[in-house]
Amino acid sequence: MGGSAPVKTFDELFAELTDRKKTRPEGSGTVAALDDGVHAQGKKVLEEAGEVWIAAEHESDERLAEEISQLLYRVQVLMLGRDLTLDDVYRHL
Ligand SMILES: N=c1c2ncn([C@@H]3O[C@H](COP(=O)(O)OP(=O)(O)OP(=O)(O)O)[C@@H](O)[C@H]3O)c2ncn1[C@@H]1O[C@H](COP(=O)(O)O)[C@@H](O)[C@H]1O
Repeated sequence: MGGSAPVKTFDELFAELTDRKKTRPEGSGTVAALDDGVHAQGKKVLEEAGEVWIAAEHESDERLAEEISQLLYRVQVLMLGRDLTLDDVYRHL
């Protein structure tokens, strides 16, 4: 997470991961995570959620923000694993 790196939003990341799923570029960790299936994707969500909890109690704001970004990524992978769209989720907000 560089301070001057361009900011990516939740929706932009989801569009990027959707494209990875469609085009399946070689070397993509997302493609590998999608191929691992929903059980593994769910475990990653739980693992990252735990790391967010620990960071919130014991680590810096920067580390917490990083863990939260990884949780958001893992949630998006799970959404794609189950073919959910952003609208499927947003309609419940
Ligand atoms: N935002 C993320 C992102 N956040 C977390 N991760 C993955 O999740 C890992 C960290 O979570 P873990 O704690 O599970 O890591 P780990 O167990 O040490 O590593 P793994 O064995 O799971 O890789 C990172 O090493 C990445 O592999 C991400 N992987 C990709 N992205 C973004 O997704 C987009 C597509 O990426 P690719 O599919 O790799 O092209 C790009 O914009 C990336 O920046």
